[in-house]
Amino acid sequence: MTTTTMNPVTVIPSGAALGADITGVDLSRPLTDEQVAAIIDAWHQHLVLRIRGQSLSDADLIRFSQHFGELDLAPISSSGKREIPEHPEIVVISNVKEDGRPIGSLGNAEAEWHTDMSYVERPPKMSCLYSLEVPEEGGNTSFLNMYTAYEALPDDLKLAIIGKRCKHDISRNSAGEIRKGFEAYANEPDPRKIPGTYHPLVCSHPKTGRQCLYLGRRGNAHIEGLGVEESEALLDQLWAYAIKLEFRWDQVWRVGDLILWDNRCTMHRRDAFDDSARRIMHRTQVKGETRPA
Ligand SMILES: O=C(O)CCC(=O)C(=O)O
Ligand SMILES: [Fe+2]
Repeated sequence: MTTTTMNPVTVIPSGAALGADITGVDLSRPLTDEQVAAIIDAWHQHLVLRIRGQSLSDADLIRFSQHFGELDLAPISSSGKREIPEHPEIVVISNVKEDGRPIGSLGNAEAEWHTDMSYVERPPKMSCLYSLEVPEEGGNTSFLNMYTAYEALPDDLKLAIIGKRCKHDISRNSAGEIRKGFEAYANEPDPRKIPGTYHPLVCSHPKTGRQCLYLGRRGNAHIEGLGVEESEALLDQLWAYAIKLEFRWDQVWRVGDLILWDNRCTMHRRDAFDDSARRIMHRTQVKGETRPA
């Protein structure tokens, strides 16, 4: 792949199925309209962007994220509160505890493949994750290109899912923890009875027009209109295609990395890491639209 320079923003594709580095920008300062346009174009083309070596306050992170649209407020964490009351847009992802209480969510556990907040009617179109502290090992975040995952499906699988909707479970977060208020579903075996939101399994991207597979999350998913066994079998086949290495790019974090991803056409997961290490990330999310078939 070629490196393109759009003065003064440089886009360096990862060479994998998705992902590119952006260099030549300091996000603690206002960007020019040309820089913003170049970053948004690169984002549509590469789905996940990484901008390294940043030193950002929460206000800087919020200002940069707002170039992509209005921000969603952070979901209420498992503690039942927002972590940074003066910036309700910021989600803290961390294993660190202060006075015995977690300062953020997800702890040090693996986060399973998902897209953010797909359990709501209008999931965010973008998430932006900025690293303040990272462990020496582990805690890497991987991304999947769901356009290429869809395109690679055999025709019979494409036919089996066209026009169908799938439920995205709201009762658990991506680390598998039950969310506050959903404790009653902790042992419910029937995915049809667990609350969530139905979205089309094949969605078209509102900007690029390309079709992608929209799986969102595996836990308690259910394909509308199918029996549980039939739905599980079809989901297993779809997931087996989606998580192939050829559709994937891995981020190994450094302090000061900002990663932004298109939440409509990618999925991500995170490796576990040793809980004696500290990892602190601040995240914003940009309001999205209803997922169109
Ligand atoms: O901790 C990470 O690297 C990713 C966590 C996550 O799923 C997110 O921020 O949306
Ligand atoms: Fe996530």
